[in-house]
Amino acid sequence: MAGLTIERVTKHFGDHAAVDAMSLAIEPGEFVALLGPSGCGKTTMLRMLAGFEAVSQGEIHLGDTLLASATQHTPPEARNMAMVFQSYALWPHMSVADNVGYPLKLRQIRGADYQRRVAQALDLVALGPYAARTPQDLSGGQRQRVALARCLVTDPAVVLLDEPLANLDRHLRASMEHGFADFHRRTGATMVYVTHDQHEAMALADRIAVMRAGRLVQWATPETLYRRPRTPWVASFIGQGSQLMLGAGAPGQHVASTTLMQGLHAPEHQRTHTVLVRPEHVYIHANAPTSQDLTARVERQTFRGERFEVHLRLPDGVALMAYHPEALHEGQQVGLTLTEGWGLEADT
Ligand SMILES: Nc1ncnc2c1ncn2[C@@H]1O[C@H](COP(=O)(O)OP(=O)(O)OP(=O)(O)O)[C@@H](O)[C@H]1O
Repeated sequence: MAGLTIERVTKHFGDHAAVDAMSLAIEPGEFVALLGPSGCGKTTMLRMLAGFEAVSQGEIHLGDTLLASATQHTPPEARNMAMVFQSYALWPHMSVADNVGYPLKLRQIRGADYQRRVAQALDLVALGPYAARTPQDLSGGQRQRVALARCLVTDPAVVLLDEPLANLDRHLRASMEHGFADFHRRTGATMVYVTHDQHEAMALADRIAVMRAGRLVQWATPETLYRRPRTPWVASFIGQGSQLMLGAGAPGQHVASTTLMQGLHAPEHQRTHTVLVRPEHVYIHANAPTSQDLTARVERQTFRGERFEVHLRLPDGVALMAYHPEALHEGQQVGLTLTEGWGLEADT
């Protein structure tokens, strides 16, 4: 196993920097997601790791080995990495076993060693009984597992995955998420996973690199991104919540309930601090609203099974989102307690 180091990597297409001075130190065996909206440079970064794109500036190392710099480019086949694509890229007329074994044939591995490694890779994705079928006779999820087995068979140090679940329906995506987590546990490979789906990234990754317009905006565990997002943009990209302008709250610090409540009542010109309040930190007093310092009107609510998602409006017009176990009435006045907040720094 080896870690990957990305040092101030930039990729220009003409005048446009698709990736701009990106740095990440990925630990050996870590499962990392590159997350961001369409066009933020995730795929370009992954393709530079794979060696399909040259870097314009910066360096990429695998362990102690320099793979890429402005003056050096190790070709993809010499990087000991494997890539899984959204489109699976399987050979339609070859059997599942032949698809999986193809990279071994390219490396002149034959005979008993070949058979053993194909069988092991198929077992790892629970497709042993499907070895003789062709990909056409498999479901989308099974095809993606064949693609995984094929990338494993060569024992790569790093597995790169480019939106591998994008073509699957929601139900299958959830079960494949378990499949990927299991696959990662069993192989211990370093994995870099590109997605624009925050739920997928949060469910799978040890750490997430959040990208925007070619730049890294935050590099942290899923829990840290949710609880301690750096900027308003990250806070709105990850999870739900409301961003309030308050007369209190320092960037990068928790804001206690009393400070929050006082900060909300500060004169408008003093309300210069952006504070994130997640819905689970908004407590609704449905029965005695007038005894509360803070009141709001219920604008609408959505039933989510285990709870209602409630959209509220404060007297000064600010929107706030909360969860509540029971149905409320639209237009109803409720009292609120904000139990905690998180101070954000300005977007860069
Ligand atoms: N070969 C290329 N030539 C010119 N511009 C490119 C090329 N590849 C990507 N780009 C541009 O670089 C930027 C980043 O593209 P990239 O595909 O890396 O984004 P992404 O975050 O993976 O997006 P998506 O989620 O839509 O795949 C985009 O503006 C894109 O148009």
